[in-house]
Amino acid sequence: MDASASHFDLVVIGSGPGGQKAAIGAAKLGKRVAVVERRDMIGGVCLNTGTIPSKTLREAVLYLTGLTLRDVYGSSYRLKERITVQDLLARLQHVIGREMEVVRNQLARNRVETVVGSARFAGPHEVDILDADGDRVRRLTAEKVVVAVGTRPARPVHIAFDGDRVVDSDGILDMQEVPRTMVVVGAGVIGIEYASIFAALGTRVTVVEARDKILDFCDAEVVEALKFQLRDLSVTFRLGETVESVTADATGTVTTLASGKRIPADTVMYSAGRQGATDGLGLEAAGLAADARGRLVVDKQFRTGVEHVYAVGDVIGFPALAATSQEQGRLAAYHAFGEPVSSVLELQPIGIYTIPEISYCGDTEDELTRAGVPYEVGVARYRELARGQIVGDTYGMLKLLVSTDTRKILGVHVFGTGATELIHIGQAVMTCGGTVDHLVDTVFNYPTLSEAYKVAALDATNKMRDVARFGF
Ligand SMILES: Cc1cc2nc3c(=O)[nH]c(=O)nc-3n(C[C@H](O)[C@H](O)[C@H](O)COP(=O)(O)OP(=O)(O)OC[C@H]3O[C@@H](n4cnc5c(N)ncnc54)[C@H](O)[C@@H]3O)c2cc1C
Ligand SMILES: NC(=O)c1ccc[n+]([C@@H]2O[C@H](COP(=O)([O-])OP(=O)(O)OC[C@H]3O[C@@H](n4cnc5c(N)ncnc54)[C@H](O)[C@@H]3O)[C@@H](O)[C@H]2O)c1
Repeated sequence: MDASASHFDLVVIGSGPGGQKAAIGAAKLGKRVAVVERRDMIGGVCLNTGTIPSKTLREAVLYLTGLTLRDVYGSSYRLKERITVQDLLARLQHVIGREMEVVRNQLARNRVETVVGSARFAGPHEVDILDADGDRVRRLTAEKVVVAVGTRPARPVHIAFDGDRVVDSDGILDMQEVPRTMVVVGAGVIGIEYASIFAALGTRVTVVEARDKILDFCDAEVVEALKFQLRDLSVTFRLGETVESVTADATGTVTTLASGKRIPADTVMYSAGRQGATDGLGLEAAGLAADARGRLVVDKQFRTGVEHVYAVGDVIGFPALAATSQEQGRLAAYHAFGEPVSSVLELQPIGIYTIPEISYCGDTEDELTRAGVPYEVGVARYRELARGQIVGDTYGMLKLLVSTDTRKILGVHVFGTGATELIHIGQAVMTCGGTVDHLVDTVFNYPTLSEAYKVAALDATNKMRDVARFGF
């Protein structure tokens, strides 16, 4: 092959959200770009085993179980009596297939070359492409490189994963039938989202978590409300507990905890953290090294210790979200090719697709209290909104945290239907430095859930007025 055909301005390793946006960002600047990805993994972890499958599964479960409409039609309401794995997977395959086409098409129409294989550094500017047997099939050279290789589930060595009864969050997507009982080990976002999905399906779920709290970065009141809802769906929480061993045979599993408790279940799913996918990447050939969790350290411009090599997405750690990975990819590409950038990455929303869902932006009450920042709380309950009654969501709520000094919005926390969409209103107001008065004075469509912003803003300002009466 002509050597110039394999020379690129930018080589991106990995086609997840970070890699895609880095590649397209550079292509829009007129650069010659290649994305290296393994066969059948176009779209990354995000599309194949992570965000998209889990969110599609959630949607399929909500639809087929009719769970969210039981407040309206009664507790026995179901769209389908016996939900099979095939019912669920059909929707998954449909969405993944369509999305994969979108990704392929976007890359192709921006003239980004998709190179199939595994990438391995052969030097700071050289990247070898290996086939499935590990044989080198091509060498690419590049002015700049973006590493967007993501992560894979961490697997404790003392647990025998069998891909059937003892699985991680990749393996759960290959389930043969809906388990009647399930142990979820690790109550991070992945664990709690899957616990919700299976609990909604009618699986009796036990969550085992080493820490005393779940989702401790979220608003404590919201987490309490979530736990209440999950317990209502028969979820048992074993917090402050660790797994000693898992025994499995053809009929089921028994999980033994360090405390001596034994939990029988059809399936055990591990979601106890993830590991950067940097082994096998030949980092040393580029002059790079990963930390113990396989992650790379970058500066504010997403540059690694080697100036022309950038890293974005989950491989650089927190916050490890699809949206932030995309933005990091775009920013890295712009920086690499001298395009001016400005971004508001500091104020990113967090969306957790539990059932019900959670979303927030800005500070929590605990953070503000620890920092000694005075604030007032304004709350709107969905059951007080006409739209809340119409959609049958009587537990949802929106909470505003308002600075009593500046009247600016310091945090927004939403729990319930549409939380991950609603949050963007608060995020936009916060990004523009808006005050609670802006929300009080805004007219919202009626009947909507967005109206919760006005109700919560009025609640906060009423309380603030009560204090102001005393001359404070
Ligand atoms: C179960 C689950 C649910 C999630 N839900 C959400 C959610 O609801 N919202 C959200 O924002 N985030 C969610 N995430 C996180 C989100 O998926 C990640 O933040 C996002 O995928 C990270 O993107 P990335 O660019 O780092 O690449 P990834 O999507 O991690 O993809 C990396 C790609 O690099 C490829 N690769 C690795 N090594 C090589 C190599 N040597 N050569 C070639 N290619 C290579 C891999 O094959 C892979 O396709 C979830 C994750 C999981 C696991
Ligand atoms: N909606 C979303 O935005 C979303 C959804 C899913 C995943 N993600 C991202 O994926 C990343 C990975 O999520 P995760 O949930 O796998 O990891 P995590 O590291 O957040 O959570 C792992 C949890 O497992 C616990 N744990 C570890 N070992 C244990 C053991 N032996 N016994 C009991 N508990 C144990 C840990 O204390 C921790 O709480 C997160 O950073 C998250 O940002 C995001």
